[in-house]
Amino acid sequence: MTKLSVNINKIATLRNARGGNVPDLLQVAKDVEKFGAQGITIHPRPDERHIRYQDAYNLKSIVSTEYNIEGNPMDNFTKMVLEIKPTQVTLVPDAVDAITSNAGWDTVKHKDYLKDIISEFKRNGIRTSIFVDPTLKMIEGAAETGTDRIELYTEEFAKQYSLGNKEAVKPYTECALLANKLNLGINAGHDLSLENIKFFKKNIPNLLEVSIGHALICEALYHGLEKVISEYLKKLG
Ligand SMILES: CC(=O)[C@@H](O)[C@H](O)COP(=O)(O)O
Ligand SMILES: NCC(=O)COP(=O)(O)O
Repeated sequence: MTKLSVNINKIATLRNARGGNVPDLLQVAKDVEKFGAQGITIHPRPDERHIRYQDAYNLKSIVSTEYNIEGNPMDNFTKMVLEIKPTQVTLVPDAVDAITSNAGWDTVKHKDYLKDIISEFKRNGIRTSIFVDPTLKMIEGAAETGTDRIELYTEEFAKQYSLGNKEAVKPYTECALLANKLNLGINAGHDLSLENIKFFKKNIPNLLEVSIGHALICEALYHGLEKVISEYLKKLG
């Protein structure tokens, strides 16, 4: 079974646009779980433009499924994760000013750094995952860091799939086969959507979890729009 972890960054983006508490991030997290999702993902960024560090702490007592916190393990991020002790931390090598995640780790170049930080999280009972591009060398390197899982960075697959290029899943399948051999658990994320998720899952042996945010929230808006507009029209009629 592949678990669905819903990334709620976009809910925080919307809330922050007006400065109040609408939509209520904690209530959304509860509802996402009530509707069947098996996890909540957040990816706080240094400028706190969507998820704030305080949200990460507040969610700790709210999330009753799997709590996944993603980010670059800079000092304040690491301190926060060690205090919260979520189910899983996903390490992403973001630049401070990145608009969104745009690359996986170079697990060869940063092996010693990753080894140290991963062992600290694991000593604290936190499952670890590292964000990687779909290349065999990076999967081999990941296995040497001691991480429990990898998260396959799926932006390129999603882009190519939307252009009709289904072959683009091949490197992901090959990496998944290698990860299975090396006893690495497999997560995946970035730009996965209702359009591409079924095909992706079918081609990834033992896909444990996907984290989906941007597309899922956009799809929820589109699917809800007709209903909400008709309710307004009834009240105005
Ligand atoms: C690692 C990853 O692909 C997602 O966490 C993504 O980076 C979400 O972050 P934003 O919501 O800031 O785009
Ligand atoms: N780890 C990926 C994630 O949390 C969501 O990415 P996206 O669906 O917002 O692109």
